[in-house]
Amino acid sequence: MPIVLESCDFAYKRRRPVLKRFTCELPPGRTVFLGPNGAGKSTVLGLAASALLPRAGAVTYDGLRTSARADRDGFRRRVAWLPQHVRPVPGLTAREQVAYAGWLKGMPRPVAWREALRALRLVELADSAETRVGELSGGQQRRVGVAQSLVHGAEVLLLDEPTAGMDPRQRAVFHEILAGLPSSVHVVLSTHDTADLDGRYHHVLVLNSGQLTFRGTSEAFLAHAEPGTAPGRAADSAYQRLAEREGTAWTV
Ligand SMILES: Nc1ncnc2c1ncn2[C@@H]1O[C@H](COP(=O)(O)OP(=O)(O)OP(=O)(O)O)[C@@H](O)[C@H]1O
Repeated sequence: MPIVLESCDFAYKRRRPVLKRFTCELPPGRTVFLGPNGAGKSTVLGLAASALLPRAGAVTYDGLRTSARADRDGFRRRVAWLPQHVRPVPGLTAREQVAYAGWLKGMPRPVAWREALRALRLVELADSAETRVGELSGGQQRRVGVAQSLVHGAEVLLLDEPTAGMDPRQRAVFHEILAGLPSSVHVVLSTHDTADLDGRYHHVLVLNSGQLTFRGTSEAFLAHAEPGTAPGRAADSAYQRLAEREGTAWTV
């Protein structure tokens, strides 16, 4: 089931609005959320994660509404968010940091401790469970962040530019790990790099200046490439054309 943002208005403090009457579904399955710097991807994911609240409109998941205080804990247990920067908790090992995240979500300590190791196995970091997070590489720290999101059994993972700064090999490893997650875990991954788009992602959303300019399957996305573009360049070409397109006022 999708996370639905319906007619959302959002602005940071007294700044001009980033989103105006923004409507969008984050579909189940695996989704790449593309958009240039400043397009509003982090803002949309923050709203979808209940980390930000809309000034008007609603964000819902399975009947839970982020603006309803009573719904918020339940929402956050089911929808996990990996912000752009994963902060190592000083002195904590990977297992301790992941267990701590589980405990904060209400898991009893022994359960969080056990589930932390399971989550670290899922992201192929069990061997580094006893290493301090601050001593891990940037890519490994992001995997700790994914484990934190997975520890309490979330259904949806919202990953904000998790591959930023990764070299192609690290990026490939990261995508392999996501591909290996149970299919019951839905993933939305934001990026401004089409290198993140491969056959494992079912859906593509493109955002530009706070407006969705495309929403559809990966095949439909690639069909927007300039005719005659070499297959290896098709995603870039489609993205360039779609990112420049005027936003739509779709209601989805
Ligand atoms: N905390 C903040 N305070 C004020 N303005 C902000 C804040 N965060 C983002 N913005 C502004 O909101 C707009 C959308 O930013 P957002 O971070 O959502 O875009 P993005 O697509 O995620 O960009 P990037 O790819 O660079 O992370 C930008 O104009 C940005 O300057």
